[in-house]
Amino acid sequence: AQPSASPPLSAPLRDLPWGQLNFLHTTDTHGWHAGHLQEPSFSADWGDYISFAERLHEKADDEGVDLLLVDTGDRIEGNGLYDASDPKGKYTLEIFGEQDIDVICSGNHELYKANSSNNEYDETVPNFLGNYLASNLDIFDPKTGEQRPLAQRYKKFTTKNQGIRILAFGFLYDFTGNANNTVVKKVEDTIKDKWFQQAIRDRDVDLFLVIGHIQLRSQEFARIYRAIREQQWDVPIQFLGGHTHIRDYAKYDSKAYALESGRYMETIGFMSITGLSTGGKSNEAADPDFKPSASPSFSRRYIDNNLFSFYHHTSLNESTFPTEHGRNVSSMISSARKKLQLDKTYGCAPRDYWTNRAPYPSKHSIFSWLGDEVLPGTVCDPKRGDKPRMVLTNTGAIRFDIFKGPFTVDNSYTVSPFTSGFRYIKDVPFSVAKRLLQILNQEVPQLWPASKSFASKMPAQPNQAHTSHGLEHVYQPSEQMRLGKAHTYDEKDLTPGYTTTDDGGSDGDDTIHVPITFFRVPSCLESRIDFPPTSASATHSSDSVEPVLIDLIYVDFIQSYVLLALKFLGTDYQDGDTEVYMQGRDMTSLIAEWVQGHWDCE
Ligand SMILES: Nc1ccn([C@@H]2O[C@H](COP(=O)(O)O)[C@@H](O)[C@H]2O)c(=O)n1
Ligand SMILES: [Zn+2]
Ligand SMILES: [Zn+2]
Repeated sequence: AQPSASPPLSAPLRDLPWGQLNFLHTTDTHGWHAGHLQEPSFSADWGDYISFAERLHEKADDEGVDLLLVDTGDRIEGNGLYDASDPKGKYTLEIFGEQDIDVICSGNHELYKANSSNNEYDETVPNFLGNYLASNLDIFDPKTGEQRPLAQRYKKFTTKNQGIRILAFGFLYDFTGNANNTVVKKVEDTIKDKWFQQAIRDRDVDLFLVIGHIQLRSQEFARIYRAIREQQWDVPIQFLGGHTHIRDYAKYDSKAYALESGRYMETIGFMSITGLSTGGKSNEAADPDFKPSASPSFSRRYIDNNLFSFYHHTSLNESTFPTEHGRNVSSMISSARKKLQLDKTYGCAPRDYWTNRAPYPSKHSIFSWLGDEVLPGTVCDPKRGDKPRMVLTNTGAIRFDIFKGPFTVDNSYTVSPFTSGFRYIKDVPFSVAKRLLQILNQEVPQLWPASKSFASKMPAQPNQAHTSHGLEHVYQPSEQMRLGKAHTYDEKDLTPGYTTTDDGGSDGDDTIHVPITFFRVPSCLESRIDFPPTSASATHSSDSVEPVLIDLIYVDFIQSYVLLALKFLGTDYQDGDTEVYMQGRDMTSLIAEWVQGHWDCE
């Protein structure tokens, strides 16, 4: 990280619970490899993570234990570092590839577009050859057109120091939104495949490692778990998952545990196991009394991604911590950011706007801002003029918060990276259109933003007032940190942050924080624009009369759901009734345009 993003916090930390076998886990990094420039808690970049992994490897080797790195996908889409380049990923593929990852798989985001799955096939898989696993994922080779596994289905290897024999798989959940150049085989079908059934019958295994872009409390992981347990009732299993963007740890049985490590480079997951058999390098030979424990112990830690945590866990400091490799990767990141002009400012936000830290609707809700200000101010296709119109968007299209202050090119992508355009159906009876939102919001989980699952883990507090969580405290490096002074633990000095409760209890986070309040948001929102006013003085859509017909506009990502809901309401609109609205525009560009026109920096 650049000096300005140096460790900001002096918070009490829980140590890493080292074991015989240890993991560092990343997931859903979504292009945030520069770290969070506006949040010191998460300000370490991918170069710092490389230094961290190298330092922990040194430590592991000194102790004679093993350390493995895992990434479970969704590495792309969500940050200017990936999305602002042409082609997308021009810099991040190489930056990401600098980390030495032992087991890696694909997420759904790598597959939405043919271009990005081809990047996986042509660059990321060869870069991590032997370590990239695609247990249920095929691709049509872009050169030959032949259907092939994206990468090998599984791998078996023996750890360097302890000689633990590991059989690893790499799955993706039953994703259906992929472009037509890839094939995702359902997990329930894949586990019936001969290769899988043979693999799980291998008796010379000390640990099954199942990584997946899959949430921990899912049917998919449950099926894989049961399939393995049907053959091997006793062999320890470690699951490492992702996709729901949360910190989570689940116990499947006394020898099978699962970890999920958050999102957006906020969290580096640490997992350890002790008491495994070591058939690959027999400890029994070295120590005739050695016995694997009847019940190995599993332990987890969620590391806040900042240098303060990294220094603590390596017992190093600003001068001794960085490795040359890590420093070089940090330089690659800052040079890419400069070339992409990610710090260019479109305007200055007058306050914070939250996805889940404020109720919707409210003054601080990013969704209220979008529906009440941005969409009415930008959604107008000259070919339809000022016809009354209704815009529908999924809230999942908005991925991150806006902080008070400069709003940059980078922020336009962190808020909404997707290139989904807008489509519309002309002249839809308003009597039908006005009922759509309620139907869409009832139960369409595919539309949920990942953060919805995140919020759903929190106690539901739909009516709770927006709690003050001392954000200035998070954003401003404390005086003590800038001066590098030691800090004594005192509850009133705790900063707001993740306070995770999982199957292991509530001691998983490395940094002890005061909790943040999260709120549920609906799946979709609507914005009504240019409705006929009731009187000349009316300025709000709530002061309008109902039009008979409207243009129904929506982000194309939700078209199938909108058509389904229209069918449910007794109409018969088909794909052919829809047309492009505002050719070439997407949410990213609308937001950038609106900010430029409305948010001055004094
Ligand atoms: N073009 C797109 C693609 C995705 N979304 C939203 O993202 C969600 C999936 O993201 P994960 O990181 O959780 O895999 C999806 O459910 C949509 O909410 C989108 O809006 N537009
Ligand atoms: Zn994700
Ligand atoms: Zn995902």
